[in-house]
Amino acid sequence: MVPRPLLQPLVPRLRRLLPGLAMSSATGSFSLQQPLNYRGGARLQPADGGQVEEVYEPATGRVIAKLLCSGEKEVDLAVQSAKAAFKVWSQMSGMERCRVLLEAARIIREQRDEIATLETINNGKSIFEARADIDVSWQCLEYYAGLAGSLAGEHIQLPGGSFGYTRREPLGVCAGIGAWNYPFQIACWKAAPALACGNAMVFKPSPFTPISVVRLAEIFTQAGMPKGLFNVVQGGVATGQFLCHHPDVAKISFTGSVPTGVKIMEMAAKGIKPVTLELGGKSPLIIFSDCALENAVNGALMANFLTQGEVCCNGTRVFVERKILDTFTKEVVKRTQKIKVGDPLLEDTRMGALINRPHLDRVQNFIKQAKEQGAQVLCGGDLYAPDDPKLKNGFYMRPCVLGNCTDDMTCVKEEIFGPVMSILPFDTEEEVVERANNTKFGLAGGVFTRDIQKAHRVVAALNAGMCFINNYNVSPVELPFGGYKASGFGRENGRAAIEYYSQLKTVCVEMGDVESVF
Ligand SMILES: NC(=O)c1ccc[n+]([C@@H]2O[C@H](COP(=O)([O-])OP(=O)(O)OC[C@H]3O[C@@H](n4cnc5c(N)ncnc54)[C@H](O)[C@@H]3O)[C@@H](O)[C@H]2O)c1
Ligand SMILES: C[N+](C)(C)CCCC=O
Repeated sequence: MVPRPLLQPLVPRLRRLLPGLAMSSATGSFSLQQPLNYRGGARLQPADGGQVEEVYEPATGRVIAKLLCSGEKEVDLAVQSAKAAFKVWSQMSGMERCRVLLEAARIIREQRDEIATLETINNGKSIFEARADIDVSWQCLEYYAGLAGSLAGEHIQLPGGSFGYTRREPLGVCAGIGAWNYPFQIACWKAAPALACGNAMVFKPSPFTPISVVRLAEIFTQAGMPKGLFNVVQGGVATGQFLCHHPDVAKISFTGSVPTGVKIMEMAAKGIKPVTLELGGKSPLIIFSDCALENAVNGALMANFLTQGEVCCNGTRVFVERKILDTFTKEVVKRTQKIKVGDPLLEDTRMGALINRPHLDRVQNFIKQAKEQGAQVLCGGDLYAPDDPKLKNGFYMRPCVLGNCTDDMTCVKEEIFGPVMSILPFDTEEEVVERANNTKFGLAGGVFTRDIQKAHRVVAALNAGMCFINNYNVSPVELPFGGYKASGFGRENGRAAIEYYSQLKTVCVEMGDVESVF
């Protein structure tokens, strides 16, 4: 048994952070009674709604909190609270906003292990990965803090000494709606650029993972943001709809599935609201025979098995040049079988539990269907029961590699959102590019080759928003991230995101007399 040096010392610190939580040890003992709504700078119970959802610890299958869904009144109060704070925040200079964002980043860095522990308990991903997610989160705040002071328009000279200038202005109250796979990170990817630009935000996390984002809200207040600048409403479809339809919401930034993305866009259309849609994917990863094999194998594992495979940009269609198919497949299977599945709070675990029982069943069904359609399970794919009895009701499965796949199989066409890699042989560059693009999605893509010209030629030909050469699923916050086609539009991260959280005002200044045509 691996020791848990970090966990026991964390308990008192978690108690300090979340005074209402009852926590006597780590996995299997966390529970939360505190309110999960955050409005006007404080946790509180929603003013209306009150439908109750159970929140699970995926590692054990235990209920760890009861979620009270926010009704229309609570959503309105959160939006009004954000609107009031917007008046103050939007008038501050970029440098003033920068300092507050930097302070928030500092607090997150200081509390990294505690926040990562909360994320692991509620999401099921390994603590090793959760820490990396929290690092990406504070880096995102630092990055946009750095940009806040330099957000500016242009000066444009016109005839006769007249001129024009542009002002980059905030939009107002932005709604953020998140998925459950990266709860804290998704909230930071939305909040950091939005707040840097001078907006306020009302955020609704997934009802499966409502916990860590409330911690983010508390940190923002502690860092010096005006009370109400970042509010959290909780719930599922109905709460999300109240938020999207609210007339004082100026923009919707959504991360989730394609079907929900369609509904979000319909609601936004009714209010003529701009949207950012970060949706699903079925991305190709192309392995040429001239690759550095060990890197390519590492890349394929990174592309498929982070966060139990519940990653939007995963490269789940692994195209392998036929010449190295056997060698590559053998190595990938060997390495996949070595992935340690189990208690996500243990230091050496690399794959934890899937988000919930219905999702685990859904992934299992994809594997069953793949077998029926002729795919061969080369390893994993079965349910896994860790030895530790407290984990017996957790949502575990072994990571799966499917061979003998063809492009028409469901496992190759649909987003599984679980630890399932499909291997597909190919013969020529032209063929693989065409097959790689033959999908409704366009979130990401990757290529492994030592031929630099080929690498750039292939990524230029891929219809995908985020491409990787000789790596996969790294996420520097400086790089824009987002999809083509059904994977959505708008960008998160990088300078590009500023475009999606601000609007441009043009001012035309006459220095002479008005020459009227009348
Ligand atoms: N592109 C990205 O950056 C990215 C990142 C993470 C996840 N995803 C995608 O998210 C999906 C998995 O997440 P999920 O299961 O939480 O997705 P989902 O679409 O079921 O839910 C996403 C969010 O939308 C809310 N919601 C659901 N119906 C709504 C409605 N009618 N109106 C307003 N809000 C509504 C949910 O409560 C949740 O907060 C996958 O398809 C994955 O690829 C994309
Ligand atoms: C951090 N990753 C691995 C790039 C994932 C981004 C968010 C997608 O689900």
